Amino acid sequence: MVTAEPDEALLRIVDLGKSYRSRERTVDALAGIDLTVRDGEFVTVVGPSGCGKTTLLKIVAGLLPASTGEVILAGRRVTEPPADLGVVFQEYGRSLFAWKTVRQNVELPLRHGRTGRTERRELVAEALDAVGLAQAADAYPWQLSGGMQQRVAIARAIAYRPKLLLMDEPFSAVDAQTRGDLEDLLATLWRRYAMTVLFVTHDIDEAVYLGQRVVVLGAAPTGVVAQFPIDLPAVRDQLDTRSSPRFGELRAQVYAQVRRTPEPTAPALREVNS
Ligand SMILES: Nc1ncnc2c1ncn2[C@@H]1O[C@H](COP(=O)(O)OP(=O)(O)OP(=O)(O)O)[C@@H](O)[C@H]1O
Repeated sequence: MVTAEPDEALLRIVDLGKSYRSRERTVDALAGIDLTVRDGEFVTVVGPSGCGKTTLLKIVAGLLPASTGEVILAGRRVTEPPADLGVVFQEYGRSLFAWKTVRQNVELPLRHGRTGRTERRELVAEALDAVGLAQAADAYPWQLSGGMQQRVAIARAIAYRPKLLLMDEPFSAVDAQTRGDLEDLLATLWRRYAMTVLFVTHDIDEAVYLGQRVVVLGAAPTGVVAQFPIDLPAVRDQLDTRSSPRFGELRAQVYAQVRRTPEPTAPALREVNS
């Protein structure tokens, strides 16, 4: 079971670097990333396309080895996918099994653990209920809308009751209305389950709306170039929060910082032997 360190830093990313090496070339994706996330914190990460956001999450999830530096989760170095970690990626269509029902999809990760059958059923039912899909438990993913499929993916990730939830642009493929609903659902689940969330997005408004802190990454090879504490009310509302003057100010500050950050260009690529 994951528990936080005494200093309440659940996640520590220390001087993290990643280079993808092939015979022809080396791509430097991350360099010198330092980031600490407190237990229970909701941190959003923005940065230009191709700056290494997905790479960062994959390393934190233990799916990809770092080239340099380390990731410490609850005091333990991450070298493989840790227990008690939930992950939701953008491509929900690909992350769900078409031939399994919604209930079976949500149950799948639990089957690999030591959870007994009755407890598994309860956790699955509660997770589906939490995302408003109790009625769809026996449907197949292809019978559901994109937004509902993404709610299945969220249910699967939270059924574990993970201490840390990693999300990689999870709402970028759904329409604006559904996106707003999913953002609010996530905020509610975060509070209810006291999770820690690390949420990557292209969307500055979404980062400010959801985050307690917005982290801005630079061009590849990426480091953290700025961090913005978000002092909006704890419980937010799509209409009131987004139309508040403070939201506008914070959004403008983050936007200005991202604009100052150049798009990733050739220096991240190195020809081998050059
Ligand atoms: N398997 C791989 N092999 C080689 N290079 C890779 C690999 N995966 C990613 N890269 C490169 O690493 C850099 C960072 O990619 P990554 O997908 O992490 O960025 P990103 O910020 O998530 O991008 P986007 O915002 O467009 O999704 C890019 O230059 C990308 O081309």
